[in-house]
Amino acid sequence: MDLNALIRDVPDFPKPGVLFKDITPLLADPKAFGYVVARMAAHYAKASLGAIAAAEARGFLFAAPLALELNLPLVPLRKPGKLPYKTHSFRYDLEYGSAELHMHIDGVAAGARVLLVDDVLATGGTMAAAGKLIEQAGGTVAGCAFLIELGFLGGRAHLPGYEVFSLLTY
Ligand SMILES: O=P(O)(O)OC[C@H]1O[C@H](OP(=O)(O)OP(=O)(O)O)[C@H](O)[C@@H]1O
Ligand SMILES: Nc1ncnc2[nH]cnc12
Repeated sequence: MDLNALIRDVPDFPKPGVLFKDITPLLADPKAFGYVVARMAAHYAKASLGAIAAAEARGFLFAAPLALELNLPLVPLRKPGKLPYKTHSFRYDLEYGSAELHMHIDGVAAGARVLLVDDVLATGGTMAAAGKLIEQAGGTVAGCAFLIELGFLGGRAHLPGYEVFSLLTY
């Protein structure tokens, strides 16, 4: 399956100097989308996971079908002002700005092994913040799964001690 052909490069989005990896062609191809979810599910099938967590918005696109495939609870990590109940929060930097992620305080059970899922690993700021949220709640990060890793941005270095799985590396 040639996933590369379904990732569109958009230069200078959302800021000059950023080469944006647009996944919408892949999302529009059900065979390719299903293949990505199946590859992630196969990688974590025996990982004894307790939940899957993902940051909005693009992380949800992969985490939701994966949670259904692996029959696991899905935990949304959201930007400020979106979750209605009490939250833990964490501020972080990303390739083109800064942001804050929130998780409901009862989102993850103490001791749960949580898989974090996202479309892109760039600087690693988003995933590192997601990991902190899981750990604040008493869970552990069992792995971090991505469709795309932008290796030249060194995001893995911000995820020390976490298992990192990516289907495509640039
Ligand atoms: O490794 P990082 O430098 O943190 O960058 C990766 C993050 O950036 C993108 O999300 P973005 O915050 O642009 O939000 P979106 O999913 O709502 O488009 C992407 O979906 C990842 O979550
Ligand atoms: N270059 C990039 N392309 C797509 N999503 C991103 N998130 C952070 N950096 C990105």
